Amino acid sequence: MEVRARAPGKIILSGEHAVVHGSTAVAAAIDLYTYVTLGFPTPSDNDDTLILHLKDMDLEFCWPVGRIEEVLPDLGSHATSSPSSCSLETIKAIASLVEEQNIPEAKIGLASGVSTFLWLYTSIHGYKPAKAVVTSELPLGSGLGSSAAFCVALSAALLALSDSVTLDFRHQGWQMFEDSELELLNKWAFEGEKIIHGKPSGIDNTVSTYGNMIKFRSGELTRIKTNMPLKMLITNTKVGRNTKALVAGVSERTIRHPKAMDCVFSAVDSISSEFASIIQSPVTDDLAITEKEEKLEELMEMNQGLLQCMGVSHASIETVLRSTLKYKLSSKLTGAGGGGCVLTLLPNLLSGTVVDKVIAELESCGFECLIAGIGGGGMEISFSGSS
Ligand SMILES: Nc1ncnc2c1ncn2[C@@H]1O[C@H](COP(=O)(O)OP(=O)(O)OP(=O)(O)O)[C@@H](O)[C@H]1O
Ligand SMILES: C[C@@](O)(CCO)CC(=O)[O-]
Ligand SMILES: [Mg+2]
Repeated sequence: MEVRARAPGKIILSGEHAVVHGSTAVAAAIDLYTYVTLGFPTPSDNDDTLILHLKDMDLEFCWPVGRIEEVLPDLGSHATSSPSSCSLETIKAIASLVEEQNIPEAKIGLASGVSTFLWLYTSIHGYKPAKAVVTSELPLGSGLGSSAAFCVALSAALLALSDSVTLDFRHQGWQMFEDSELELLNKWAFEGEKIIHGKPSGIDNTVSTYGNMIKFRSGELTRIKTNMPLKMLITNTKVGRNTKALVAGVSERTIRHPKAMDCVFSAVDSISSEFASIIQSPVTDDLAITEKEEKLEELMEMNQGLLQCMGVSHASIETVLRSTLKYKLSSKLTGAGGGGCVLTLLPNLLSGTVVDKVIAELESCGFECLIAGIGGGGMEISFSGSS
């Protein structure tokens, strides 16, 4: 039997980075997914390897399970369903297993994802042979939560083939976990994110697990529902960056200027709370929607200004801001910044011609634009008979 899990990426509408320091943030799932297929070989396959195939990257990694046991003698012998953190010592041992695979230098950023795979797999299934195949519709390292979608889809596939969740194997098509299982999955995914991010707030794995739209503060999620149409243009500047380094940079700035940064985080907290209450409050007509959109645009501009204060904007992001402002449209970076993706609010009554013009201008700068569906479902799995 084989399981396929999919987990969505996300956009952060308000509050990235500040959320790591206890402020409120608002995020929504998008309809772009990471897929993980997992299967165990049958005894007649006589296979004793653990394989990770990153299909889009055309990379396959393979470890004899005996080698994993040799390097990680404790981790897999206590294979468990209760999530715990990966110690520094274990991270180092895993890094040596990853190094043996000689990842090409140009793709070395994948090393943390591969380490996360080895850790999650061995923690949950021990030294059992298996094959995992990963594909993703998300651009990696661009602010759309690829790391979280990877951790969520992977943890889901691992748990689905463990004893800790009860599922209907005969069910055709996608199915969801129960609430307590989602909670367990989210905890594992968070531990995985820690290996990739260093100090994640947990917002990305949480929105990928539960889907829809969430308000998130200090590890607590509130599911929210928008009462107005919300259309965002996503512009990928294609400037590569890494969330771990950007999050660490903000923490260092906070150590240098604690009082000032505290004010910045508290302003972001107010912006996110206001953003959430505007989208949740009922609307009666187009005029009311326009009024709300104007407020949201102002909040996005304020949030972007504060992200600049945190040091996570980038020349490419500023170019997107300037280009969209020419059309009186407001934008902010989304995710960790430093390049990556930018959100632009597309008002309800904005003409298609203007949207086309903005996109053409942004694409002439070498950026990539997309309009993703916002607020869709979270993680789902499906079973198929044989591998
Ligand atoms: N499909 C995947 N396969 C393997 N590794 C992945 C995959 N998706 C993400 N990763 C890992 O996550 C890293 C990117 O994570 P990072 O947090 O820096 O960016 P992001 O999650 O796309 O953006 P943000 O955190 O700002 O939303 C990759 O370099 C890789 O190590
Ligand atoms: C930058 C950050 O706030 C969001 C990344 O999508 C990091 C986090 O919350 O873990
Ligand atoms: Mg990430």
